[in-house]
Amino acid sequence: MFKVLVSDPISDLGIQQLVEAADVQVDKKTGLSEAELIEIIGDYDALLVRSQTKVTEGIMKAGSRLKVVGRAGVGVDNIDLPAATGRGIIVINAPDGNTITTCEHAFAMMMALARHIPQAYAKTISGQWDRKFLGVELRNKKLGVLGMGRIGSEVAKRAKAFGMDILGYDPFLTEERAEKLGVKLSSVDDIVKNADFITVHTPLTPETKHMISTAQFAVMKKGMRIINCARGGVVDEAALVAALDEGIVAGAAFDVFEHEPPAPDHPFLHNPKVIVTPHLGASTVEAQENVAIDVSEQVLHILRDEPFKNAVNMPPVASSVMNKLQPYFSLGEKLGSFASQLTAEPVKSIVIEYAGELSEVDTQPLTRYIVKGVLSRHLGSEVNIVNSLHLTKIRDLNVQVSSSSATKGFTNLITVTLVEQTNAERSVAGTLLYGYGERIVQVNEFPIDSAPDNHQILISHNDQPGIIGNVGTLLGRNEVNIATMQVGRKVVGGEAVMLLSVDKEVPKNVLTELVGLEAINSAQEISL
Ligand SMILES: NC(=O)c1ccc[n+]([C@@H]2O[C@H](COP(=O)([O-])OP(=O)(O)OC[C@H]3O[C@@H](n4cnc5c(N)ncnc54)[C@H](O)[C@@H]3O)[C@@H](O)[C@H]2O)c1
Ligand SMILES: O=C(O)CC[C@@H](O)C(=O)O
Repeated sequence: MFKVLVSDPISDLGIQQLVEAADVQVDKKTGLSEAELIEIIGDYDALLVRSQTKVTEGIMKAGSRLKVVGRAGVGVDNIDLPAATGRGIIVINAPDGNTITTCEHAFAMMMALARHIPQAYAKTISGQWDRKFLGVELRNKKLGVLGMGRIGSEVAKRAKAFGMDILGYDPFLTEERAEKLGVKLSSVDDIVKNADFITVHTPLTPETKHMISTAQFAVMKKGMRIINCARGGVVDEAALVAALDEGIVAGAAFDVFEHEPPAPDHPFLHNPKVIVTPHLGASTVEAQENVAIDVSEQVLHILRDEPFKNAVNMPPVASSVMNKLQPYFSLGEKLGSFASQLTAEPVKSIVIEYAGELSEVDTQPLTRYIVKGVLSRHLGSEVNIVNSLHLTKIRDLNVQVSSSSATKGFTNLITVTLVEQTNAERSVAGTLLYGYGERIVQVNEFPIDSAPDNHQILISHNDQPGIIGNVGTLLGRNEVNIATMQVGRKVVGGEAVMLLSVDKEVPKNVLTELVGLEAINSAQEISL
């Protein structure tokens, strides 16, 4: 008998198939503390959660029988994924079931914000007939949508029906797709400066954390309004409070908070211009049924050792293929991530070329790692090697894979090229050198030889004497220790690149100072 623990409020109808399964026993115990969960989890084969239960390493460590954690929803930021992977626990989610519901919540928040509905309701039921609440129409207003994935795209569709002009930004939004959705493809800057309403629909990643902060509020249209039904922290809460006080922002509607639940003295809870809901974006009967049905179905498959989908951390790779390709997985993912950090515009194609011994094996699993590396920078922890190719399809992102005999002298060579919507190409190539490990051997058209590293600086410069010394002196002065330094050029005196590995994260001001040096054209941190 398999034992399943449901530790958050999950739709009864949704988990009916689990309850009715003859080989499964379901226990519902909600509101438990971490310590209480640790005490009982050892009895269970599966754990079903929404967003309240924080599935920590401690819980998984105590879950000696735990085979699967099912998340009835999209975000898996309440589950320690590395810990689950390390313990061989499969994590699955239900990415599609609450899209419409959350989109409708964001829309409800936008309308409530535009017409002061919560404030007017509170006054009216307190016995005051106060008709001073003057709203604004949505018609002809500019709506900026940051994050045009599942939910953002649905919000855009509905906003069109309200006569709004939609400005959309997403690192994977191409001109073609934007046109299909009736959205004006814009930059974050355009949106921040021109939108009357901004709604965010991105995951919380290092890149999206505080993507709307003091600098962005400073240039916004006076009287704009902002909505966050995605994740707390995408909008900097402290900066928003200041922008509300300064009259830049006329109103904000938030379903999510940097810390949930927010403390009783959280400024949002005491500001008449802010309306809030307690993370209710996915809370409809329909969505809760959908996500619970999806996740229950997959949990049953996993418990019964049947094929399953929506795994967030589990590779479907046969062991014979795995043995051959495994040494390349980490290199492939790093090359994908490196290439994505070279791009400046939305990407329309990922072109992967395998040469040498790699051209003789089925490289599909490796392709998944490379694509994961490309997507993870913007899609965060939701991307895994099971869903990476699927995620490119739903974004009309073309993936081309080819084999080649052009090894450039290496036993194996992987080249990853990202084609931007302007047709500009950014590429990086790497090889696995037996005895020496992973090497980056080409960046764009420049040959180079460097081990991929967590903190690297890529500098584009003119090939002339003194550059290396100037860079070394500047980094030294800023206490950035150089571990390795490689330069590559095509012709003497022409354009060149320098790739340095350094011991710590490079402060932004140091990158700015580097660009100020003579003959340096650009400098960026590459973090792998
Ligand atoms: N409030 C709720 O209850 C609730 C319910 C469901 C989903 N969510 C959250 O909503 C968010 C969106 O969900 P989804 O299903 O649409 O996800 P999705 O993966 O389909 O879309 C997210 C999009 O954000 C884009 N993105 C990443 N970094 C970006 C950046 N720097 N700038 C602009 N765009 C960027 C990605 O490319 C992607 O297309 C997630 O954070 C999810 O957890 C909240
Ligand atoms: O479970 C919930 O209610 C929240 C769901 C939502 O945040 C998600 O990411 O799917």
